[in-house]
Amino acid sequence: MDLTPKQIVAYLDDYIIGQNNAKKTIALALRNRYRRMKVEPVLQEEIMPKNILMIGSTGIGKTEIARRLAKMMSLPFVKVEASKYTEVGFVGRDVESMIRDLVYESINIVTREYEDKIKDKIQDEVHKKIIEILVPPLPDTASENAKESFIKTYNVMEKKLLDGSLDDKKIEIEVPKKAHVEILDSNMPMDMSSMQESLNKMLGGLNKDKIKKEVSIKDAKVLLRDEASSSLLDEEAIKIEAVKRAQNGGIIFLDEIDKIASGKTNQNQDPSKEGVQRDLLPIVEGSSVQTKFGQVKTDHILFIAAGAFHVSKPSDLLPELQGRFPLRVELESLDEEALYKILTNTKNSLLKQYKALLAVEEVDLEFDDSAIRAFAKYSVTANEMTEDIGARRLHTVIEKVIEDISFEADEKKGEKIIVSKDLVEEKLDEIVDNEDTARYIL
Ligand SMILES: Nc1ncnc2c1ncn2[C@@H]1O[C@H](COP(=O)(O)OP(=O)(O)OP(=O)(O)O)[C@@H](O)[C@H]1O
Repeated sequence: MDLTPKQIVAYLDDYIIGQNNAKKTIALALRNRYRRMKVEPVLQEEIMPKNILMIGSTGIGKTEIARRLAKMMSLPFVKVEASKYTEVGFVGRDVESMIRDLVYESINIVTREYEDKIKDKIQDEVHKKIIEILVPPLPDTASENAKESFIKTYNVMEKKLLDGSLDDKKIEIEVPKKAHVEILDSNMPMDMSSMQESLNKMLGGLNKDKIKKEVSIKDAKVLLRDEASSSLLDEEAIKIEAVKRAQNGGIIFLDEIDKIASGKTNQNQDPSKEGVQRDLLPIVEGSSVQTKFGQVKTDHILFIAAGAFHVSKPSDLLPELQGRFPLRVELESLDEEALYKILTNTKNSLLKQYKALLAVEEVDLEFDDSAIRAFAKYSVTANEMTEDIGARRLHTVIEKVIEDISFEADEKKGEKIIVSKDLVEEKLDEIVDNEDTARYIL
């Protein structure tokens, strides 16, 4: 996408407050990638991306900046905690799994785009299948009259399927026999879930048995859609495009990089940390990783490393790794004004989300400006009293104030509820008076 750095920053400004240096740096890194694609191929291979190191405490927008951009530009994005590779029991320290996860992401994005391009065709195919069940097709020997009336019925049915008037009617359809095994739980790390996914796909491929199932037409549309889409999509083309996009547009966010920094002289020294850095090095420097969808070259993937660096320093990383993250940006902590702006000046802000949720119950939720300022103030206090978790604190603070309103919302249909400063104080004063309560509740 050919957005200029200024346009990228302007887009980010709608979602993220402050952090201008970080926004600029990442906008430039992405623009440079675009520029590289326009350069003649021989030179293209020579131009390496400049990876970014973001320094700043938790919850201040580091991930959010990268994730938002990736989403807006339809680029595959993966976040991994670098420290997880040092955990005891992490078999083989398989750092390459991040590349495999990136390709999975890319496959998902590209598949959705391809599906979108042929969505009308997919819908026609689904409708055709449903109509075949409702009105069995005529034999070739049918009379002209019969054929004519069949076409009429077909068109009427298609219209009804489109407007949803048949949605509640039940039909019997054939669906693949469930070849799904839960081998691992849902809390497993992403690379494990990819493993589960590929296993399921494999089993699905082996097991082509189908069973008949009675479902509503509404559900049938969804169930048949997957089948129609996989029969119409060009899987090879998707694979090729997805690998290309991961290679040239992928972003890998390496969080908690400071936790694997292990200086030769500081108390942080730990051979397993250095081992992880050594394993990361070839991936960040550029190598080929074998994935289910083919070889992926990592040379042009953009790596964004992030960490608070409270204990260690970037200079505690292996020199080769430091050299691979030449763009350094420090992000500022969020003060009261920044937190207030996060609530009032961002698209899809938390307050808008709460308002929308309660609107479902037909409750009109309003926040006084002084109440919003109070949310920001109490968040800063709680961050100072306990642990600074940045903007994440807003969630717990607001949740505590809204809790009761939210619980009773179904009894308040049609009412307007105004959250005032008094209410915020009433709910929070007692909690912040006591450090222990604050630690557990906020
Ligand atoms: N500057 C900001 N502007 C708007 N929202 C923010 C900002 N900083 C944080 N947030 C909100 O807080 C949440 C957490 O922020 P984010 O995921 O970026 O943390 P982080 O800095 O990457 O920390 P960590 O490394 O611990 O994940 C985001 O989902 C976002 O909603």
